[in-house]
Amino acid sequence: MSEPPGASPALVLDGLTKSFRDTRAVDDAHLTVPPGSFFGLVGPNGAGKTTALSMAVGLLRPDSGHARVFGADVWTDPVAAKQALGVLPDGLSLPERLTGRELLTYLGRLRGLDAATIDQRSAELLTVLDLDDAGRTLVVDYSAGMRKKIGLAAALLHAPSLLVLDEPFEAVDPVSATTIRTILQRFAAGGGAVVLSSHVMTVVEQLCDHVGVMSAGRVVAQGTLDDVRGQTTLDDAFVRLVGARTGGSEGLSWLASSSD
Ligand SMILES: Nc1ncnc2c1ncn2[C@@H]1O[C@H](COP(=O)(O)OP(=O)(O)OP(=O)(O)O)[C@@H](O)[C@H]1O
Repeated sequence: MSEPPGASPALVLDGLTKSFRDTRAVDDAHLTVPPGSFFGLVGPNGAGKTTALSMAVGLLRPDSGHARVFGADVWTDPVAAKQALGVLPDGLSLPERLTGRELLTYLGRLRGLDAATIDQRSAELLTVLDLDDAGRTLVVDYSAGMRKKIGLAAALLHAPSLLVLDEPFEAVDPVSATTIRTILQRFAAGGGAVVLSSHVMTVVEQLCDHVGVMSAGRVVAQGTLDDVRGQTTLDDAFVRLVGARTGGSEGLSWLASSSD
């Protein structure tokens, strides 16, 4: 790992706020991810998860508030923060005219890794993620799931201490999802902290030991999985915390097939 976690939390969001024109996407968000934890961030569509995670990793500047990675402020001490960080952002944009292997080599060089380390880690990551053939294919020709997997390989290459993954299982087939889970569990077992966002409560319940729930830009609950879900399932706790919306399906009578 690039930085010993020490006693500082892996990630702290301290009053993060971000507006897009009239939309307050993230509103005074406070969140603490303990070192060594596997943290699931959940919330309904538009709750502000992607915006919060983008600010947490230095991809989007907040209007106010701070984000700290193992005590290093992401905006005022970016080198220290980013050395410890591996990031799989939403809608990852990649250099399209490189092969998967070239991409990892390029990113490894940017991270200051030596050639032998890059070669060895790239080969292992491509094999484990079942991307051996894709390693010789241009990224422009990748499927959505392959892009997710090469993005994860890129996030892991420099052996970070904190992984921040936005929807890592989206568009990924079940076999690859199992592989990704195994990799993340191995990473966490080795002392790394993981923060991932997901809409799939069963995934979060199976993988995560800590959970944060966002609703309308705010963090409305956080803590251990057991604290947040109480005696219920995470699904039930989620609906209770963010408010059940029935959607008024009565209004869709025209969807009922009619034979007249
Ligand atoms: N670049 C942007 N410009 C304008 N509005 C934005 C932008 N990015 C996000 N928003 C708005 O901010 C709010 C939060 O969006 P965000 O993508 O962070 O939510 P989310 O919880 O990640 O949603 P989902 O689960 O659907 O991915 C939404 O109302 C969204 O429309």
